[in-house]
Amino acid sequence: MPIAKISPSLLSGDFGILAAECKRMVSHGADWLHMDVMDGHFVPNITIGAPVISCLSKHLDAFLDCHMMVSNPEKWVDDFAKAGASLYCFHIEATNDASALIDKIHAAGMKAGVAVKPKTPISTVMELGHKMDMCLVMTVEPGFGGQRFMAECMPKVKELRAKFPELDIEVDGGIALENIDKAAEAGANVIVAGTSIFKAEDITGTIETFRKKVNEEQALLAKK
Ligand SMILES: O=C(CO)[C@@H](O)[C@H](O)COP(=O)(O)O
Repeated sequence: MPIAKISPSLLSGDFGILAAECKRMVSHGADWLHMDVMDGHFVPNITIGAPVISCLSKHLDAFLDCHMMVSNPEKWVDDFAKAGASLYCFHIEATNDASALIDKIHAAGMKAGVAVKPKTPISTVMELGHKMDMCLVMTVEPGFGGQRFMAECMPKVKELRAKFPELDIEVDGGIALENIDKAAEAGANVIVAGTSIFKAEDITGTIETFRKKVNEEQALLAKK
């Protein structure tokens, strides 16, 4: 049964003190740290690249969950592996050979994730289910934090969970206390949240609520 992993999105943190923000999230109970890598081409925004991951990883002992919102994701695998990335999650829409790319990521020593945008059918990743370490089902159009959670993406999570009971399934975009039930009930176990964690009055409590809901639902799913 896959357990809950809560991965705060650093996109909502203060980039001027990024290492301190990462440590703050770990101190509040974060399991992973979600790093949003945007190239201004695959998505209409630019954030960070391997040099920043490299500097951060020298100051941290944390699992770096790198969401590669980039065109040509093949190009950055070795740089991110050297920089200390733990998981390299590329978009299925950005590659012609996802299977070869997963092999390349594994050979470089990282876990491999495959992300799907809201309008991309889940059928595009089904045949990779036994090969990828994680599937990221986006619940907003990638590019910016602070958008509305798209509940209409939950049938994709359900379909994936039904077929792959042990797979890490991550959801990302607009996740908050008001909608964690929907994501957890659908079968997601890796929860990315930026705004709802960074703006919470009680960050530890918010992370714990996400974790509890996911683990309860995973226990129910395991009994079915
Ligand atoms: O990948 C993305 C946006 O492209 C996300 O990681 C968001 O940054 C999550 O932020 P919130 O929607 O939780 O504010």
